[in-house]
Amino acid sequence: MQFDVMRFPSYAFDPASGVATFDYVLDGPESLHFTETITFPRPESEPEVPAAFHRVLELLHVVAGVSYYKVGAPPRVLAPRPVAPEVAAWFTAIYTDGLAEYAYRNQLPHVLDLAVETPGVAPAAAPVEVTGRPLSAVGGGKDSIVTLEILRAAGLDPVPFSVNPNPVIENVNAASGLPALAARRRLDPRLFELNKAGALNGHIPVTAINSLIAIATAVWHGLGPVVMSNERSASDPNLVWNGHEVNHQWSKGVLAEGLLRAAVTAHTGLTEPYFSLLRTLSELHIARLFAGHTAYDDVVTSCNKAFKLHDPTARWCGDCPKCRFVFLAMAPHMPRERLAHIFGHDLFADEAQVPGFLELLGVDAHKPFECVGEAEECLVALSMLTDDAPVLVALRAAVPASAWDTVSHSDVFTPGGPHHIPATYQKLLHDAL
Ligand SMILES: CC(=O)N[C@H]1[C@@H](OP(=O)(O)OP(=O)(O)OC[C@H]2O[C@@H](n3ccc(=O)[nH]c3=O)[C@H](O)[C@@H]2O)O[C@H](CO)[C@@H](O)[C@@H]1O[C@H](C)C(=O)N[C@@H](C)C(=O)N[C@@H](CCC(=O)O)C(=O)O
Ligand SMILES: Nc1ncnc2c1ncn2[C@@H]1O[C@H](COP(=O)(O)OP(=O)(O)OP(=O)(O)O)[C@@H](O)[C@H]1O
Repeated sequence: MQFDVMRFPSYAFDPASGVATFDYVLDGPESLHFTETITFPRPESEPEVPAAFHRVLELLHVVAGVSYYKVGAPPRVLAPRPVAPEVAAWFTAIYTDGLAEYAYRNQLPHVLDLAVETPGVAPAAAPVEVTGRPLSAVGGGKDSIVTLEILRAAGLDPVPFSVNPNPVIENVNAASGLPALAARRRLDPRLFELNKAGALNGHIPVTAINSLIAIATAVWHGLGPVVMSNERSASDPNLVWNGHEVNHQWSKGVLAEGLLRAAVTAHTGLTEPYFSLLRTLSELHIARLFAGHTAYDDVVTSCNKAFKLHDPTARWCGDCPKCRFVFLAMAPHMPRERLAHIFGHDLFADEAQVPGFLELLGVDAHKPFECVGEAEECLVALSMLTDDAPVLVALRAAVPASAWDTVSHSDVFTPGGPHHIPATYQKLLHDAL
């Protein structure tokens, strides 16, 4: 299928039902129309819909378009309305850096050189102060649990929030005992038909979409800021291709966070609407903090396979990069029996896991296209484990002597690096460490 351009004809919102619809067209010799539907939770008191809510939907309209853009990868994307320069720059980053893994896997270098076009420049919006209880995005894994518990311990009464919560997320929310909000997102079913028929497909920057849905929900409910749980290593690329960094987790990275914040503030006026509380921490550090909360052991799940199966009992598959990484990251901070209970398997007892662990340790190939931490974190975790489980023995033998040098200079337990955490929240984080 060949397309010249992507357009964004219209969007609509019905406050009575909370339903927003977003229309997309891929145009050229052929033409395809799509509609995405997002249902927002309605506030009990039914206040008037704030102007900033509509402004967030205007941003969401363009950003959620990546799911449909990837069907044809046209050379032009025409955004629907004039926007401030910060917004235009962010749209371009979403369609290029956010789709870099898709471009690399499908060998579409032109995607990385795209510039989203806008029909003019708009002035920045007047400031709107963000006050209220934090809305804390929950993905069912260890990271968002750590954030929720830091906010709760500080007496901020956080509101858990998820997009399309599956049984894992619902069980984590139940374990927290906090009443949660949820939004529903429905991709156009036509997309799946096209995928079955062999259309171009690939990874999209899903965190940017979930983040905007969270910000819109917070605005409508008089809540805010939106607090994410994206860690330091999310900013590291998997590889460099044609001079461009390819990062599976791009929209979780600190650069993407800064671009999103600048765009949202310019377009809506919302000040400090969004940040990641865990940005300065390594995954290994977050795993140590998680170990202090046993109430989630029967529900916490970071394995992405559990998010595909729609099976309420699905948790850790026990055989993917994410399972291996989280197992290794948690291992130094808790007894092996507790770890095996959380995962339902002892991965260190199964020698078939050795090649997968070596990949994580940077001994083989590039970082997997998955949400996993740095090779250095894995080496530090391995150096902290002293027992003779079969996998650990094999890994120690395979890691080159030079790699241990990295461990001795490692700062994985020292918070650091760029972040956007407001001063009041920095203090909470500091107190929690
Ligand atoms: C659960 C998962 O890992 N999904 C990835 C997988 O898709 P799959 O076909 O196995 O299952 P579904 O997620 O149900 O998707 C069905 C189709 O729909 C398309 N699609 C999905 C969501 C969306 O917003 N737009 C879409 O067009 C999708 O392409 C499928 O055809 O493989 C896909 C292709 O590589 C991935 O794109 C799917 O990833 C999901 C979007 C997803 O939610 N993944 C997160 C677990 C994830 O990878 N998170 C990253 C953050 C990445 C970021 O920059 O935000 C992380 O936590 O590091
Ligand atoms: N369905 C969702 N709805 C809303 N926010 C989500 C959803 N899934 C993930 N997130 C948020 O997106 C960010 C990245 O998700 P990620 O899966 O890395 O985190 P996690 O589930 O908390 O931890 P882990 O890394 O252990 O899986 C986190 O801030 C998480 O809270």
